[in-house]
Amino acid sequence: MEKGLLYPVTNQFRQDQKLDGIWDFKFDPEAKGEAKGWTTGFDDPIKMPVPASFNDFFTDKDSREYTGDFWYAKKFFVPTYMDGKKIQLRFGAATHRATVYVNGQEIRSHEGGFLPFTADITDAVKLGEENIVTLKMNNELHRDALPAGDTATLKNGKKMAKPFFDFYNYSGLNRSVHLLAVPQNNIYDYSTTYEVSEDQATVHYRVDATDGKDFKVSLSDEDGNVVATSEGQTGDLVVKNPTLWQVRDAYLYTIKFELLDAGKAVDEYADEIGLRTIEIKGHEILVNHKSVYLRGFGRHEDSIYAGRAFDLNVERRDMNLMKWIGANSFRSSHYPYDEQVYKFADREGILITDEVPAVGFKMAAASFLGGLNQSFFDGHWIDELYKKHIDQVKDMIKRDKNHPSVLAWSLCNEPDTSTDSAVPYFTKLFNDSKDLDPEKRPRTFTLNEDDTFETSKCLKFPDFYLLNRYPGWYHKWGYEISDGEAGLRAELDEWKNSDIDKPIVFSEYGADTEPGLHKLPSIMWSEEYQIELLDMFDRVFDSYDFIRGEQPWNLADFQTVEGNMRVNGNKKGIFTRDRQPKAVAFYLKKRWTSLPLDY
Ligand SMILES: CCC[C@@H]1NC[C@@H](O)[C@H](O)[C@H]1C(=O)O
Repeated sequence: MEKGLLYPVTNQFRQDQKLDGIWDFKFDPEAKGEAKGWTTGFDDPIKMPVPASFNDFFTDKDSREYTGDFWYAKKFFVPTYMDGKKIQLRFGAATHRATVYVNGQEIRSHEGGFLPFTADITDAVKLGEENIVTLKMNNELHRDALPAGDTATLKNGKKMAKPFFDFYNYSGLNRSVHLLAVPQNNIYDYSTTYEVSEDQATVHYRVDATDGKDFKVSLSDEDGNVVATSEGQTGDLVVKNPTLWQVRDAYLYTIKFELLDAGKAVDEYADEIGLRTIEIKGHEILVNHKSVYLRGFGRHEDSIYAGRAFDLNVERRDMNLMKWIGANSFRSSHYPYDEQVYKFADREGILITDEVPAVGFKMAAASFLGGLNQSFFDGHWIDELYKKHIDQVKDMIKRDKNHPSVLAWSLCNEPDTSTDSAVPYFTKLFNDSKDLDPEKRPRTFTLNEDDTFETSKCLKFPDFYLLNRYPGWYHKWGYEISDGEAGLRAELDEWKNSDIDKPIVFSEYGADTEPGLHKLPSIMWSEEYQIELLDMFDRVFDSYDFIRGEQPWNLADFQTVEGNMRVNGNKKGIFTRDRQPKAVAFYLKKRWTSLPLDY
């Protein structure tokens, strides 16, 4: 678990320099890089862009599909003005694991390919000179790691990733690398909670520094006017006649913390926050005490060329697509996204269900991806897996807790909850995570087809339900879709007639659709069928008032492993992988824009 995960800033006390660009890269199939001295660099490097996944740049299958150890290296200069500071390297995402060396000195290792970590290199760097950072990385999949899968060894000795999940195992330095210089005594974390009413908002804050509890705190509006001040490690900032952060109508204040030593400022950290509250009341999801109906998508960080790399250009396009279609939310399926995604959503007033990469915890559903037909939670790997799982839940919440856009935490995607062995795992997970978020936002996980009202043994844990349902695609498909609708209604009637009074959000439903394939009457894979399927779901959604959200799968087509059920990836996108609309996009736009924006 990381001590602090504040997003890098430059100010009068701090320096943030990105090391993005071309790095040296080399595969290490024999895992002998250390023995060969690669910790201080290596010859015959491949010139590799960062941030980027390495996979899709190559023209040979062995390189695209490479699984095992691989290395990055980059020379960087540390200016003398950083002398006296704590000097750090911050990696936005190293997928899936990394060991960091600076000038040949091992600094630290990190497990988990979708959350940042910081390496303190103060004692390893040479000031006023060129230094070299190298990373030994590895992208193998294991049942006791997130995301879950296996790594097979083929008869030719090459390793092959066998994911228990439906997205490509893109690997590499997928997000930016920062060279940071911060004061020795520095602010490393803060949190806020809110009380809001028409004429007043109160921000309860807490701020932590490595040494000292003497702080000055201010809150400014979007015009730079200071609207409230406070002092001390904890306190309240009271705002009269506030402009609240609303769904699709965002307003961001700037909170600024100054750390004082003997009355003199020695560090400062400023960030944008939104004054809003999140609640679950009965079967309603409330933002600022007002019921919200979620319209949006499951997504992926996925694009042509750079794979899983964060790309500001793609994110700008995706945000515009979501605004165009009338969406107000998305799930960060199936892993925490780059921090800049949450900043975009903060600015656009879009709600995020933030999901940790606990995906593939279900052998049966992974069967067409190479899993086994048994209960995942009966496995011998569970104890080791849990340590990594809760560690990444802690870091996800620590990193993302101050974003107004974060609505809820999804602690797992489609786990196998239909067996008794899942219960102790989820009991521990929900107990260990209940106090991590100062705002106590709702916690949930998605329930797959097999985990229904009848069969799931873990329905007591979620604060609201995320249902992934695929009648019309994975069962009762084509002309049989009417039976699919009947089955869906039958399950929802069970929820309706039960004593459960919590919101249900449909977090996945949809049909693979080949853009340009038209058929009258429809046929599966045609654009017409995708519309018919969503129209069936919408008829059902409109029949139950406890359904408080619809998020079809997926915003865009995305890459998966190759297989006889995938046509160059998953084609359930409402938009194509290059972000152009399928016919269903216009159907959804008509439905969603007919609802008030903040409905
Ligand atoms: C029945 C499980 C559906 C599955 N749910 C998880 C997503 O990551 C997949 O892409 C989606 C699919 O197969 O389309």
